[in-house]
Amino acid sequence: MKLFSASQIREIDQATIENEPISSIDLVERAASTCSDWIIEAYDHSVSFHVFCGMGNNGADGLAIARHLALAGYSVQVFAIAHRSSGTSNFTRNIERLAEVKLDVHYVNAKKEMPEVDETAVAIDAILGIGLDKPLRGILKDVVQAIQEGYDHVISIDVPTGLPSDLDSTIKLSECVEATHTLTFQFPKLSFMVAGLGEYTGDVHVMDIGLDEEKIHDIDTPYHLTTGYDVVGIRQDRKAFSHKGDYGHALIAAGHKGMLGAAVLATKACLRSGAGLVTTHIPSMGCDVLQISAPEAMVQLDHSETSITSIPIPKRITAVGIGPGLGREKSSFNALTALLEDVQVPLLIDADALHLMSITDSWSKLPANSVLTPHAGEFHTMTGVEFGDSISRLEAARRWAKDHHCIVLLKGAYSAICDSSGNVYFNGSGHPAMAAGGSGDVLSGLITGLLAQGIAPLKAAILGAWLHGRAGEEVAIDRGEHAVVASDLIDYLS
Ligand SMILES: NC(=O)C1=CN([C@@H]2O[C@H](COP(=O)(O)OP(=O)(O)OC[C@H]3O[C@@H](n4cnc5c(N)ncnc54)[C@H](OP(=O)(O)O)[C@@H]3O)[C@@H](O)[C@H]2O)[C@H](O)CC1
Ligand SMILES: [K+]
Repeated sequence: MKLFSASQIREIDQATIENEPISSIDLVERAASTCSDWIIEAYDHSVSFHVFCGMGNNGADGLAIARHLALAGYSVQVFAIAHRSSGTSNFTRNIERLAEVKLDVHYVNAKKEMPEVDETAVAIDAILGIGLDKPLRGILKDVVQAIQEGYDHVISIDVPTGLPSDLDSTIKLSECVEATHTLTFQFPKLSFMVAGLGEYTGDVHVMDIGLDEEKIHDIDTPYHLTTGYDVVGIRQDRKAFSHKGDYGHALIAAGHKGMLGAAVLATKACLRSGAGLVTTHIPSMGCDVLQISAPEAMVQLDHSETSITSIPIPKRITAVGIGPGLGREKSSFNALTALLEDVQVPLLIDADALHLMSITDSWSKLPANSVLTPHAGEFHTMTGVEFGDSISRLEAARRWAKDHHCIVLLKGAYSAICDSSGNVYFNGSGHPAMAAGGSGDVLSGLITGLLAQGIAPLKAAILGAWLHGRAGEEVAIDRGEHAVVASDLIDYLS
């Protein structure tokens, strides 16, 4: 799914109006209908709706939704916030249409004019949408504060009021509605994808309002959200007459004394990826641990008992993953730099290997199209920058991927996969239950296994992140969100 900026959405809007054609007021009506249908489906008549409307088209949506809900027999009160001298024509027309359902509009000019709130009241936030272009102040700020203080349940239309739509750190967040649900038109907004901003949306529900498909196709954007449709076909179905040699041979280099579990997790995840064969290079002390934990894998023992000091790459290897539990010994760094010289197959670098590369600034040795899988802390070490917010961190990851001609999978919610052309693929699967030690080891083993099967690095990262997140969603349902451990993810990989 493509993701667009507010100005691009306006372009698509305009194309829809011209090409369908449909009048702007009817597009508002169509957008509002998708929301009222959703609300009617989700709430019974014991609820009373307090609809807060700005004076733009977001407000026009709110007025039309209020009308639809009144027609459906709900208790509705409408509050218009006078934040500008006049409303858009769609706003004004929808004010007039309230007469059809005998709804009055209460104009709110001061916080004290906000309504009394009882426990049946649900707020519908149709104050500002993609038109927000500055931090809230004055009456808008007061009203949003009052909504925050007064309502336990808020439905935001298109965008929570106060939240910028774009990845634009110049609009500093001041006051912002914290929605329970956000009913957003056609696409999630870019700001929904990053920590520090995405938290305000609550559950996001994408409302298809039939925008111009051709224009959506024609407008270029570097931002994408991976859905299940996007990963279909990345991994080919297995042929009847095939054998394990057809599915590659991954080498995992991982583990040191006290951190052998990371090697086990990465190995087992790699096996679950569908790779034909997996060999794990570990310190010799780990031999029994690995053979017992992952009998399907072969083991290549290091000369050292406790850490990795040299990593021979057997000829039959088709991809290498290095890093989980590697440790930060000088000897492991020497093994890593020697591997960078030798490796001729796709490479994934994770965890301590990222750290070692960073502290010795060995990035000039990075093979093109390598896949790096840092979390925010590791990315800080890679760049030496303490990022103040997720937007600047993401922009830095995009630059890093371009400058080093590699794939950077910046882990988080949502994980962002940056390619060397500046594109960003936000991963649409996942669950907070996955925030547990070892989850990253599973991801790096999984992606290494996909690389070993000949899947191109970008696609392997996208598919790996998707499968990893889907496993997390499924296991959270079965085990509950507090009891998930990284090993569970492996059992749920599909
Ligand atoms: N394709 C679609 O997604 C459709 C979306 N629709 C809805 O339309 C809104 C966008 O409507 P728009 O009128 O462009 O903008 P808003 O309603 O979000 O904002 C209204 C105006 O408010 C002013 N503004 C912006 N920021 C502030 C602020 N911090 N304080 C005060 N006022 C502010 C600004 O006007 P100014 O001239 O005052 O700058 C905004 O223009 C979209 O979100 C959807 O809800 C349509 O329903 C159909 C298709
Ligand atoms: K809104």
